Amino acid sequence: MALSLFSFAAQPSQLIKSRETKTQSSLTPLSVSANPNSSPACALQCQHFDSCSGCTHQWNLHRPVVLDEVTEFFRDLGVSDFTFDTCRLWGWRCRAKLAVRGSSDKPLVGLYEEGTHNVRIIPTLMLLLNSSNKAGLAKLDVQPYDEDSGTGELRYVQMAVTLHNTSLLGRKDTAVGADHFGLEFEKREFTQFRQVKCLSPILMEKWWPKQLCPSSSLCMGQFSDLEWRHLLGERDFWEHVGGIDVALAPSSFGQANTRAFDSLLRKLHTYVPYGTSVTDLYAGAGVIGLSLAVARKCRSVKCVEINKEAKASFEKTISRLPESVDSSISWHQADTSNEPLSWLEGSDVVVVDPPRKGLDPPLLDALQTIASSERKAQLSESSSLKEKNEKRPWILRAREAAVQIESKTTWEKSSSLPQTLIYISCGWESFKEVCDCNR
Ligand SMILES: C[S@@+](CC[C@H](N)C(=O)[O-])C[C@H]1O[C@@H](n2cnc3c(N)ncnc32)[C@H](O)[C@@H]1O
Repeated sequence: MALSLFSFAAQPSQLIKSRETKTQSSLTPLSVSANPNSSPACALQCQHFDSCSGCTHQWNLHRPVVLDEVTEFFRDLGVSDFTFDTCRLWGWRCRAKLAVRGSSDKPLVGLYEEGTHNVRIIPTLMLLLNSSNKAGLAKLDVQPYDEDSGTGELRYVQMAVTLHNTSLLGRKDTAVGADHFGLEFEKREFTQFRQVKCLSPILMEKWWPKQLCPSSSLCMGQFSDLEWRHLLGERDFWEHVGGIDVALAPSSFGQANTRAFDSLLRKLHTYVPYGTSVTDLYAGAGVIGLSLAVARKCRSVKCVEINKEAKASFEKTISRLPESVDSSISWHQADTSNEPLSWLEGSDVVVVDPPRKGLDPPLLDALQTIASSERKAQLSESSSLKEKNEKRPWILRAREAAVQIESKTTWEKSSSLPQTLIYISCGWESFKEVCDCNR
């Protein structure tokens, strides 16, 4: 994840901050070579590195090779205070989606080999998911999916673990013992995560006795009808990031590096003025927008996400927001590339968190248009006309599927356009392209 912040009044050369928090780069593959000078503290030291396709580099995790390019890029843009933060170098993954192949008595669970659909098994996971284990897949009596014949049911399992036990039952106990449990948890996690890059909740429960570990865990399976169903662990699965409890369903997007995401959210808060209106595009279950609603007492927060499955998690999350929140909050199932200006109108700040491929071209166009100040008056005029007589079917559909919570205070409707863009990027190449086309 990289966080960048633009002011619409500014050219990209005045981009003020950028930050890289991802240690496992999603960018050009990093060359992996044995480096005898690399400090062991910055090396992965994973016994599965050679056979597993999950990690791309194992040395100098504190300084990925792409960092030099990134530093130079921002220097050329005139960014003088670029910072780089790795958070935890390994042992950060809290969520993993693994392919399931093979047969029910001999399932293969693991990651695809690069560029193929051959499953590269992760031995430690196999031990726990195979038929000899009581919690194994065989006990669940499901047939792994076979791509060639199109038979079988179970395509993927998704395993997730929370770093906070936020289930309402027993929550008080966790809070009372938080320091003690927290320390114990960190220590144990450090040792165990080094040995397996991808973790399983079953591993968690087996290795970390419940009384020492305040986390809860979940395993869901994706079946041939593409529905996610609960297999093992806690059904009601929560995390605590950016100052709020968030519900996490496997069918909607969830950040894999919980600590880095929390750190990013806390940084992001500082760029959003109190009481502003925020549009959160590519919002998933709305975690960014909702954490801003609480931390920055936003007047309004509008979340836009294409995946309808994220709605349930959004609704659960708002059920746990503090009662003091006085913000008009909404979640819309919509494609941001359809008339993106309609989502931007009335906001002071827009947050975008697109997939790796970057911003959809119509949204990029809209953001560029907003940046050209002479068009602003024209745009607000046309928007107020449309608002009176809205007929566009995708907007009407998105309104129907929306979740809307009104604020207790009645605010005057604003037709302002955003002054600030916060771009969270997991795709360095696409982010660079956006900056380049604005130079
Ligand atoms: C990197 S995730 C970010 C999710 C969320 N901001 C979070 O941190 O949990 C990108 C999200 O964009 C959504 N998405 C992809 N294309 C979209 C589009 N054209 N319109 C709206 N949402 C889209 C995906 O479904 C996914 O939930």
